[in-house]
Amino acid sequence: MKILLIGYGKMGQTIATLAADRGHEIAGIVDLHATQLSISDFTPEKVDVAIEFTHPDSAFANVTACLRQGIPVVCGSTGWLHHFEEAKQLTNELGGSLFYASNYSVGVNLFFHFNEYMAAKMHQFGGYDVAVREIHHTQKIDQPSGTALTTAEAIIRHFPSKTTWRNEPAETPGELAIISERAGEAVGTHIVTYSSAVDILELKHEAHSREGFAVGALLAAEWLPGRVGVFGMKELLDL
Ligand SMILES: NC(=O)C1=CN([C@@H]2O[C@H](COP(=O)(O)OP(=O)(O)OC[C@H]3O[C@@H](n4cnc5c(N)ncnc54)[C@H](OP(=O)(O)O)[C@@H]3O)[C@@H](O)[C@H]2O)C=CC1
Ligand SMILES: O=C(O)C1=N[C@H](C(=O)O)C[C@H](O)C1
Repeated sequence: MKILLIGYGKMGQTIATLAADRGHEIAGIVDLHATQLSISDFTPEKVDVAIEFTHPDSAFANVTACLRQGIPVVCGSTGWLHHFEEAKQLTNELGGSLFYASNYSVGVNLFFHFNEYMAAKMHQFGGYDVAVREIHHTQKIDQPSGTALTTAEAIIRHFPSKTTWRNEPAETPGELAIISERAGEAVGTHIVTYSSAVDILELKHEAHSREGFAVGALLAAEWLPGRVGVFGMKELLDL
């Protein structure tokens, strides 16, 4: 498969290494400083799929540029979901292919699955309060993390006594606290904690490296070409 990499930072470089191991060719790299190329230099004749990991402020423009070029795009950038409905609409208008996940790690997607089940079950039994905590490296730009937002939104859907989230300690019982910590080179840890007067139950995912995210993004890139519409890890992993 011929891959266009958009963003050649921590994720782009990890993906490039693992793509070669899986027999793929990096047919082009578009990056703010590392190369002079732009997405408009590429067409479906030159690349099969694009993988985008850049920045919250550039992701939407990069995704729309790929869609307009007719290139299926796997996007991993977080912090741009206020534009997601527009991206979906454009994908459908153009008959394009867009894959988005706030976290491509298979382990995190299992964590998402168990998070939904756990929220519903904990609410059924009652007596517990719930909070989300995420820990990332100090270069991370967006806060809360995309993964924490996906987690919180699912808790709000399945644990009806929480109706909204707050990126600070909760001030009212209806608020779900998302606590964000930035520490050194921490790759990404997410913890959901249920506390009652008598005990604590926790669901935790801790990434040891970026390899899990990169493998998931490559699985998505291998799966997407030939499919029309907007997809995510639930469809890919059949969760
Ligand atoms: N969904 C998932 O599984 C994961 C998502 N992420 C998300 O992916 C994004 C990137 O993460 P990461 O690789 O760690 O970040 P880095 O900062 O290490 O890399 C981002 C790269 O994108 C480049 N860039 C910035 N703007 C543009 C642009 N407009 N066009 C092309 N390239 C651009 C940067 O260039 P320069 O450095 O010169 O500014 C840099 O090389 C973040 O939003 C992060 O939250 C990260 C890990 C997993
Ligand atoms: O910026 C990162 O590094 C990460 N970002 C994603 C997020 O915001 O959830 C995924 C992962 O946690 C690493």
